[in-house]
This record gives sequence, structure tokens and C-alpha cells, in this order.
Amino acid sequence: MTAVEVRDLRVTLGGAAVLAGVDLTVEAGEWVTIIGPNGAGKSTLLRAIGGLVPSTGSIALFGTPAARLPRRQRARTVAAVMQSPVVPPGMAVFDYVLLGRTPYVPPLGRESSADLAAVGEVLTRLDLDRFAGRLLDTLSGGERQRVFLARALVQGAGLLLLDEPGTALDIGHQQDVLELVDQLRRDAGLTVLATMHDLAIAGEYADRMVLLAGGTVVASGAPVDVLTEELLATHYRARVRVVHSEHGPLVVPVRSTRR
Ligand SMILES: Nc1ncnc2c1ncn2[C@@H]1O[C@H](COP(=O)(O)OP(=O)(O)OP(=O)(O)O)[C@@H](O)[C@H]1O
Repeated sequence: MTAVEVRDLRVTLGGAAVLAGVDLTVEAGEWVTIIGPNGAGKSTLLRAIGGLVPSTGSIALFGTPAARLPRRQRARTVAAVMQSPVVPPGMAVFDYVLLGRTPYVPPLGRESSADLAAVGEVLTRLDLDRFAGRLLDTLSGGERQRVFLARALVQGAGLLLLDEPGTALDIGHQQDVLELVDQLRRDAGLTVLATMHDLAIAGEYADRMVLLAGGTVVASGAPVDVLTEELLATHYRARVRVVHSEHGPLVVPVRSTRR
């Protein structure tokens, strides 16, 4: 089954074409990572798929046109961790993560014991138990990033949109979080569509990659076909070496010999 089918997607912001006709297909259970230089339109693409920014063209989620999904059903279908979410002041971590269960709470009803148990389980999986009672705005940036992911995971959606999931995480937590997401993908059939800047690690997690530049797709395919020295030189103006691990290509920046 196809989880995401995007055709001729266009987004205009502030009078400028930010996405200029993007086609993208993500199969259910796949992990696709969007890369591209600053301002390429990566976050906007995720935001459009998540219904957070108006667009033209078509977006279908698991076979249903996204525009036809009622709000609650859309929230059960797609969960997102975007950059810098607004943090409600004075809210404890447990209560914040519980907000992810909102699409399951009946109107005017209360969260069920299953909702509370789901939150407890996700907090444990993300090693956040000890923060459950802490106010969100007292956490470090990396701790907070894991809480944002917890809130998205507890939503139980089949499609997870991750905008720079490694931001603010140290290298160990970055690996932990990506491994956890990958495990959920394998165990629970989650589909992952992510953006990532860290090309040292991105190629090890994606089944496929899409290189976006200037609001259009300029390359897509297996990580080895997208993370090439030539493409990264052309679109990032970067000098890199690509080395290969058993899990995929790793991009290492190298300094120019010219001074
Ligand atoms: N509300 C807005 N009004 C005008 N321009 C906008 C608006 N939001 C985004 N843009 C522009 O759209 C372009 C794409 O932004 P977007 O955040 O999608 O890029 P990105 O690829 O995620 O970049 P980065 O790697 O820097 O996070 C940028 O040039 C940005 O300045």
C-alpha cells in the first residue's frame, strides 16, 4: 500500500513559490528521508503533507485524499514532530505527551486508562520516565526534543513526519532515537518521512532519499545514489567524501586543500 502520494505539490509563501511542483511517493513501512540545502523547501513539504500549510496539487494518505480526512481521523493517520513546537507554559511532561491521545478522547470525555497506559509506555521507551512530572520548560533542548517525539508516537498514527529529529540531540541520543523509530517501523509497520541535515548519519536509516533544491526534486533513489560527492557538490556546494558502512553511505566533510 502507498502511504503518501504527492502529485504536483505547490506552495506559495509570501508571494514566492516555495514548492514548485513536487511529486513524492512513500510506500507503507518505508523510511524516506528528504535532504537539501537550507531553504530548499524540506520543512514546507512536511508541513504541507501534515496539513499545516495550504498547498495545491494532490496529497493522498493511505489511499485517501488528505483534504477529505476529518481532523480527528487525520490526526490518527499522521503524526508530526516539527521544528520548534510551541510549548504550553507550566505544563508537565506527562500531560503534554497525553495531548497526543486527543484524537481518541470522545468530545467532552476524559482520557481512558488505555490512553494513560500508552503515555507511560512511550515515556519508558524514550527513557523519559524520570521527567514525567517535570515542567516541559525546565527540560534541556535534547530532553524536550524526545518529549516532542513521545507526543507524536503516542498518537498511534501510521505515518510519522519528522522534521530534523536529531536537532539538539547528542550523538548517542540521536542514534537511540533513530534506532527506536526504525524499530517501531519494523515492529509496528510505521511509515517514516523525515528531513535530515546530518548527512553523516542520514544514509544509514533511509530506504530511499529525496534531494530537494529550490522547491523541486533534483534527485531521488537509494541513499548510495543520492549521497554522491557530485550531487552534494552541485546542490550544497559542499566538499565531501562518501564512505560506506554496512548500513549505508556516510558523508564526511573535508576541507579544501586550497587556503
Ligand atoms: N511564511 C513564509 N513567508 C515567506 N517565505 C517563507 C515562509 N516560510 C518559509 N519561507 C521560505 O520558504 C523557503 C523554504 O523554507 P523551508 O523552511 O521549507 O526550507 P528548509 O529546506 O526546511 O530549510 P532549512 O534547511 O533551512 O530548515 C525558504 O526560503 C523560506 O525563507
